[in-house]
Parts: sequence; structure tokens; C-alpha cells
Amino acid sequence: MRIGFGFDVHAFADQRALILGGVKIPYDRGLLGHSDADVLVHSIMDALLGAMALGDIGQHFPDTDPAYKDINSLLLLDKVIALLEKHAYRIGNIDCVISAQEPKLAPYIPKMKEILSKHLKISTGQISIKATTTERLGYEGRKEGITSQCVCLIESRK
Ligand SMILES: Nc1ccn([C@@H]2O[C@H](COP(=O)(O)O)[C@@H](O)[C@H]2O)c(=O)n1
Ligand SMILES: C[C@@]1(CO)OP(=O)(O)OP(=O)(O)OC[C@H]1O
Repeated sequence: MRIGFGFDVHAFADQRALILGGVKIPYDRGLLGHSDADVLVHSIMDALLGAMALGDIGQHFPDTDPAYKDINSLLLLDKVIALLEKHAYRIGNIDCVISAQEPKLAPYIPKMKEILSKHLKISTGQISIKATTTERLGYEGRKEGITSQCVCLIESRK
């Protein structure tokens, strides 16, 4: 078994969609990024890359590469899963926590799990997604951005 940890932060900006776990969430602002800024998916990718000791998403998908401009992060996740399969690993489980003062994310979590489980090629029972405020403290509490953290376990198929 190998463990991985991913952490990502994106700032809110006007005129951007808020996409988390592949779900478009109604809100007056979205997250800023070179990609679609799906901070949840980014933390999952970094956890998986970390578990394989294969660097981080910035190394695999540089934010200077026009190919990734506004890209759907689920397409990047598919590439990380292809790497996982190439290296003969399978996912044990994934556990994530999103820190956001707003909006309320709980209603969207079942859909996020459904979408992500398909891309991760696991059952919905192998992925946990939680949301918390930071009780108005810090940048998330000031509604300046959202943080996502993720841990995963992977095991060798060999
Ligand atoms: N953006 C968020 C934040 C929290 N939730 C849900 O509310 C519960 C209470 O949050 P606290 O930070 O006050 O502990 C939390 O357990 C989540 O279920 C949410 O849906 N969206
Ligand atoms: C996802 C990538 C793709 O270019 O761009 P960003 O949306 O800026 O996201 P970040 O979390 O900064 O990770 C870097 C990049 O890999």
C-alpha cells in the first residue's frame, strides 16, 4: 500500500464558473486558474501522483502550456489514471475535504462522487468528499478562495 496527499487552493474571480468535482455549482463567482480551476480534482490528481512518487500536476500539465488553457480538469484526471494503470496500481480509497465558507456544497457532493468514481474507475463507496467552512477564519473564511485536500491509498496489482 502507498499513501498520497494532495493540497490545492484557487482564488475566486468574477466572470468564472465554479466547477468542483466536475459539477458546475451556482454561485456569483468562480475559481481562477489556467485550467477550469477544479480545485477538488486537482487535489485528487496530486494525491495520486504523490502516492506514485511521480511529481505534481504542475510538472505534468504546466500552466504555461496553451494546451491546458481552460481545460476540463477531468481530462487531466483521465491522464493521471492512465499513468496509474501504466504503473500497475489500483486505488484503495480516496478521502477529500473542501474548505469553503460559501457556497453550501453538501447538495452537490453525491453528483461529484458519481462523476469522479467513473473517471477514477472505482465505486462510489471508495470515494469520500466532505465540505467544511473555516468558521469565517482565513482566506477561505473571507470568501477569497477555496482549498481542497485529499488523501488516497493505492496498491500494486503485481
Ligand atoms: N461550503 C460548505 C461548508 C460546509 N458544508 C456542510 O456544513 C457542515 C457544517 O460546516 P462547519 O464548517 O460549520 O462545520 C459541514 O459538515 C458540511 O456538511 C457545506 O455543505 N458546504
Ligand atoms: C491544472 C493546471 C493546468 O495547467 O493549471 P491551474 O488551473 O492553474 O491549476 P493549478 O492547481 O495551479 O495546477 C497547475 C496546472 O497543472
